[in-house]
Amino acid sequence: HSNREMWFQNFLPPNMCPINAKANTFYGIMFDAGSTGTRIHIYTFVQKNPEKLPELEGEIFESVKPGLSAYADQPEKGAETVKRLLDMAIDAVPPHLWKKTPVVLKATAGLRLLSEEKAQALLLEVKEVFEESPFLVPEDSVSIMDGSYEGILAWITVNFLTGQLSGQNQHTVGTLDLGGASTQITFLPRFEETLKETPGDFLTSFEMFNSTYKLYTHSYLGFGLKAARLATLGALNMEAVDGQMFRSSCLPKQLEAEWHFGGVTYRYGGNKEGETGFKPCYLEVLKVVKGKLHQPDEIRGSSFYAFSYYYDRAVDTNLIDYEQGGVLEVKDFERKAKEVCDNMQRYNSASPFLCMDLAYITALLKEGFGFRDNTLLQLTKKVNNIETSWTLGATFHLLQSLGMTY
Ligand SMILES: Nc1ccn([C@@H]2O[C@H](COP(=O)(O)OP(=O)(O)O)[C@@H](O)[C@H]2O)c(=O)n1
Ligand SMILES: [Ca+2]
Repeated sequence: HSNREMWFQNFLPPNMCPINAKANTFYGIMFDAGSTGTRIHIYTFVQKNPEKLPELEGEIFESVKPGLSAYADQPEKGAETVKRLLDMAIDAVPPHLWKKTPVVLKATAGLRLLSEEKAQALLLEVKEVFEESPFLVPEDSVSIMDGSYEGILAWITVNFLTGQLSGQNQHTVGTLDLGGASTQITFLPRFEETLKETPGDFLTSFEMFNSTYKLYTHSYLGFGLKAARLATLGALNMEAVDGQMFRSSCLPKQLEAEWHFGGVTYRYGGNKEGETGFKPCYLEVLKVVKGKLHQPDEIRGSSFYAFSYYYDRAVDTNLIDYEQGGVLEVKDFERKAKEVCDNMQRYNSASPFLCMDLAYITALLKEGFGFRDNTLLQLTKKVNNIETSWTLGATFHLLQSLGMTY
């Protein structure tokens, strides 16, 4: 902000000058190109006091399905979905601020799983949409985000929104994000032991709000909920799946259906003759996670914030309220998994994958990360009406790098 504005503010208290208050508003646009959908986050900030950090005032959020990776062979059509979301920003941001409002898109696991060629073609088309818009297009405005940033930025968002990154006495909380194609775990280690026992590539130093945080973070590609379904069915990373039938004891016995993911069509069904139910299903999903993830001792007893598919499946099975969220223990997911898997006909109207999803979440938490049965999970979708997504952390980082603030 220029000296002129500061001079102006020093003379006129902002609450007596609404025009001035408006002049201190600015925006940031962040796209989340996830494996199952594309979302726009338009954040509004207000610089109330030139001496202090600007305040986050609100967020406009919209999403579309499917995600960009579903347009692997039609990159222009994929970019069209981004354009439609960007048109919302044209309405939301006052015209005189368009040129000063940065727009960025970061893609996650869906694009990481595509071939380099197809992913780049999609990103190029999106970049063109941005260039044709009236907004500020920074360098590297369209990219595939590194998995470690995905975890760190979500951690920043949650701890910022819960007030843990300001003032003394910071009690940060760890975060668990379960996407469609990848899953992230992030926390601030408290014990020297954890730092010693952790592989180097799980630790990242990150600077934000004038503090440096040495975080434990990892993104497991292929361990998102939908990728895990394919892994359980034995269909993940298969070169050709043409017409092949994939069966699982986690699915209703008589089921036979098709499923589209990442531009591929899969045929799947239940164990017509064989077993179904929690026991055989849990053994199936266990194979997907067992021995594949790093288990830091420190997390066993500490509570975590959990969102995305942890939240959605907890809502689907009435473990929490959609609006309120809630606190669960790891064993609540296991109890629900047993209930659903052993009564699949009763849950027929819900997704046929409900049993598999709950069994996988249980196995991921217990056998994957090594959480205890009574580890507490704070299920949260929004804090103060702002989405708990990595996009807010990414926007802070963006504004900081543009010298706009933070
Ligand atoms: N702003 C958002 C974005 C995604 N999600 C959830 O994230 C999950 C899908 O993950 P995703 O499409 O981002 O997949 P990844 O690319 O992260 O693997 C679903 O449970 C969505 O409801 C959310 O809760 N809020
Ligand atoms: Ca995601």
